[in-house]
Amino acid sequence: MAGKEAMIPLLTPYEMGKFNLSHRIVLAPLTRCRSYNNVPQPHAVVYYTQRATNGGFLISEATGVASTAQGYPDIPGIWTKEQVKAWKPIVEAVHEKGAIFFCQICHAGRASNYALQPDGEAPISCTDKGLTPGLDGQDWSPPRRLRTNEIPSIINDFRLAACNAIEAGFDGVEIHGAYGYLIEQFMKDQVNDRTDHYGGNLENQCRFALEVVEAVVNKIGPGKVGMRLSPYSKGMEAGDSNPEALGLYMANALNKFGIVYLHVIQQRGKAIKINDKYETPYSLLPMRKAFKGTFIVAGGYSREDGNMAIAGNYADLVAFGRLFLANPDLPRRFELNAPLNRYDETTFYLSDPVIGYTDYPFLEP
Ligand SMILES: Cc1cc2nc3c(=O)[nH]c(=O)nc-3n(C[C@H](O)[C@H](O)[C@H](O)COP(=O)(O)O)c2cc1C
Repeated sequence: MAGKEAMIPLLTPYEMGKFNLSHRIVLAPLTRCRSYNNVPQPHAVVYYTQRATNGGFLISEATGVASTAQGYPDIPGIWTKEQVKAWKPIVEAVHEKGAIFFCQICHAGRASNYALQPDGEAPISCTDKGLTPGLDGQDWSPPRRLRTNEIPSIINDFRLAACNAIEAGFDGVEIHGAYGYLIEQFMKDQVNDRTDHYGGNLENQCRFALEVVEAVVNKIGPGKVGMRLSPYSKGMEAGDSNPEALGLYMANALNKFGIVYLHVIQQRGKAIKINDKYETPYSLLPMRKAFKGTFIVAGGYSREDGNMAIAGNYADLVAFGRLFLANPDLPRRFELNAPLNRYDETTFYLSDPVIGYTDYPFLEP
């Protein structure tokens, strides 16, 4: 990395809990749909080690916590021994390069269909309202509303998945509470229509998310747990009438568990510096100020606004999705201010083991 005087803010070191990071450029979780039959494949070693740097922080693609968790085909899982065994060499290879690796644990909830569910059953959710058929070009099936007494077993799925992730060698887990998947289905009032103590008001809507966090923290310890949220996202028909209040409530509530980081998706555009202040139509500043641990932002960031976010203390770390996907050597390119490969959306989520994720060129040495 560059000498101190030339160091851009994104390339400065940072201590995230007990992890010494050498820079602030995080690999965002990126689904690849190439873990056939939900088992991580050896070619994942190539993808993750391409993006691993000494002291860098990587978050895995969304990984299913149970056989009911899949929303896309060939998403990796972490609920069977076979999956844990398959993850081990991938995690080991990332560690050999000196990077820190968290597993993003996920349940898709209603963002699924019969074909992806065990025995072709209905996907589960907080509601029985389905996604609009054909939304995002997918074939969604109407969900089945979880009974109150079934909820502890889903929380247990997250707990076991976290335990398995640690057994596979991951440094921690990121609980996926974003983008309209199960946890967010509970949190958002556009989706949650429950009348038990998991719905009806903000506190009740956030109960499931916080019970998952509590269960995972109790199992593997707060220093190994992060959470991803997207209060402003309206994707998967999961909007909320008061995202500011939701985000702030969660940031404050998460402090009670002492989790190591909160990772929040910036909706539509990034923080822009105006008169020495960071402003955005959907500012994350109140959440950033409320949360006591490491704060990660993501969503549309470039080198320039990532640097501004760090320099202005808007965030501690910045996660890059599409840019890191298309530029396996993103930290080096940022260091040199080198041109970037353009990502090719037509190759996202393809089942091929190589095309679209591990075939982007590196800079010449
Ligand atoms: C191909 C692709 C797959 C994604 N998969 C996931 C995922 O598994 N989990 C998740 O939380 N977000 C996922 N995202 C969202 C990214 O992590 C990120 O938040 C989003 O792309 C915005 O950041 P960017 O502008 O830097 O790409 C995905 C995005 C893309 C483009």
